[in-house]
Amino acid sequence: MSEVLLRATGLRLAFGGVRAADGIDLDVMKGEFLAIIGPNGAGKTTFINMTTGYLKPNAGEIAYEGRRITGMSPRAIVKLGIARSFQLPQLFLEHTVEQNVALAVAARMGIWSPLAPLLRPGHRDEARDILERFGLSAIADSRADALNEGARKLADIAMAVALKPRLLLMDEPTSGVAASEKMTIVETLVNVLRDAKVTAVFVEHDMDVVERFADRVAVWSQGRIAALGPPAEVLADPAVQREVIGIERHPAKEAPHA
Ligand SMILES: Nc1ncnc2c1ncn2[C@@H]1O[C@H](COP(=O)(O)OP(=O)(O)OP(=O)(O)O)[C@@H](O)[C@H]1O
Repeated sequence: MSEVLLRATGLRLAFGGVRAADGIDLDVMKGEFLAIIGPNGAGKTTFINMTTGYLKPNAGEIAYEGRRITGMSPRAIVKLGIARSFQLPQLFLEHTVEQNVALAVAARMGIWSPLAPLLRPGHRDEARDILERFGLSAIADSRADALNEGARKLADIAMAVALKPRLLLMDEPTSGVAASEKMTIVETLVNVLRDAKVTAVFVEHDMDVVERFADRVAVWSQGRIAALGPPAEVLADPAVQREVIGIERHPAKEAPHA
């Protein structure tokens, strides 16, 4: 039977006159891969920021494993088992990939420092193991600033996985990744997360990725959830196709004039 891992109830957050969250109710079920889609400015990142402690909602509540986490600090939330990756990877660019992941391992153990010399051999061993799972062993010794976008995204997610989360929120894990490598990268990612029994919520603009990898998809629109369900159902909805998919599949096309 499905179990609720994260429950958001009545989340609201306004920036001046902009309602970035306008009554969000959402249950994330244990073990699922939930995609979030929606046009630019719909409030997708705001939801991730509220869930991970980077923003505090004006109203509403977020519960994780039945415990209220609204208003907790990002670090306290990580400790409870929620990690995130960013739209723009947050790697230490002057460090190697292995050092970056090892720093995340160290952070999990309570050492929060960007100083690689503080790392212990155990941190590095674990980092190497995680990189192997991500298929990144060959670039373990490369500096983060030398990576292409696909490798950078995976390395950023490898850092989040080093925190041993039970819930991982990913903001556009495939943005900027070359179309030719996208599916391979997501496949790797999904395999690692399923093996580690991590529940995932990911913001995604590529409907092929959503169709293939998401168990459910939530459609964000003006701070609200406009539709929620299995991808085959939701993506076939004419309103969703008109308002979201049309925009995202053909971003450069203008609407025809009446
Ligand atoms: N810290 C902030 N201060 C002011 N306005 C903000 C802030 N964060 C978000 N907003 C506004 O809230 C709205 C929702 O933004 P958000 O980044 O959550 O959208 P999004 O769906 O993630 O968009 P995108 O797909 O472009 O990343 C936007 O109008 C944005 O400009």
